[in-house]
Amino acid sequence: MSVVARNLVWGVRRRTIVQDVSLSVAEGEVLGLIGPNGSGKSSLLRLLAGLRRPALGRVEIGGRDIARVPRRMLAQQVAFVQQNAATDTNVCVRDVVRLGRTPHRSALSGWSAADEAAVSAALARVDMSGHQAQPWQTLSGGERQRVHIARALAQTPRVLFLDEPTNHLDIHHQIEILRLMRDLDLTSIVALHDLNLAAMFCDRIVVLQAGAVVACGTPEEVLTPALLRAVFRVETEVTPSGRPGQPHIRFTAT
Ligand SMILES: Nc1ncnc2c1ncn2[C@@H]1O[C@H](COP(=O)(O)OP(=O)(O)OP(=O)(O)O)[C@@H](O)[C@H]1O
Repeated sequence: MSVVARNLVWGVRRRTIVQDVSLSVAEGEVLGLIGPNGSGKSSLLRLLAGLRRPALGRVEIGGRDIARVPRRMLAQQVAFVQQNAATDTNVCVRDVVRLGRTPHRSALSGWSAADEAAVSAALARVDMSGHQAQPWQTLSGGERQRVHIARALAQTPRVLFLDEPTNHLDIHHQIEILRLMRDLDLTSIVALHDLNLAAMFCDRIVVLQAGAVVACGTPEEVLTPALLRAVFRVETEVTPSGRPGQPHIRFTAT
């Protein structure tokens, strides 16, 4: 499903946090959101996923204005992996992933074999099947992150929003999770801090600064030394990585 944002504005009290953001993501595309701390990535993701209402503007998913889509229907189509999401209850890993099936169940339908199969498949995709009986509280930070991603996958969404999904993950699992995201047949919008991972796994990148879009394009178009200096205040050398369209960024003098 495509995602289109038209002139989104959102703020708190007198402060505007998301400033007139328009973007569009094609079906099956992976869009990266990058920008300094506090530039509005999480806020924008929440607006796009329908977790917050914009003050102005609108979001269309699959061509429909999400403000007019019933919450339950939206939850069947859209999954959100939050930054540092917590699960407080004393449950096992498999039960956490089962929560992903909630939007697909009605008061009348029981737990089905298809629900159970979606949970098993999601656990396997994040390499956590071996931990399914383990109490959630005893997982490491990286394992928790992978379980939250499994819960989103168990939801079998058409659009996946991920807020810094590689937080807490070792480099092997960072690459595994982003490769999985890229290879899923889904539209994905992902906030990332690691610019080289964004270059490797995103079809296009949007750069946010102070809540506004300052660049949008392929990694090659966007990740230039001039832009990185202006937005992140770092000096870089950007060279071809050997993979077409994926530049490699090396940070130079500090
Ligand atoms: N509910 C809120 N009330 C007040 N300020 C908020 C609220 N939500 C976000 N902000 C502020 O808006 C700005 C953008 O926050 P946001 O979390 O969207 O940025 P971010 O780009 O995701 O940051 P980071 O890279 O640090 O995670 C920050 O200055 C934050 O303090």
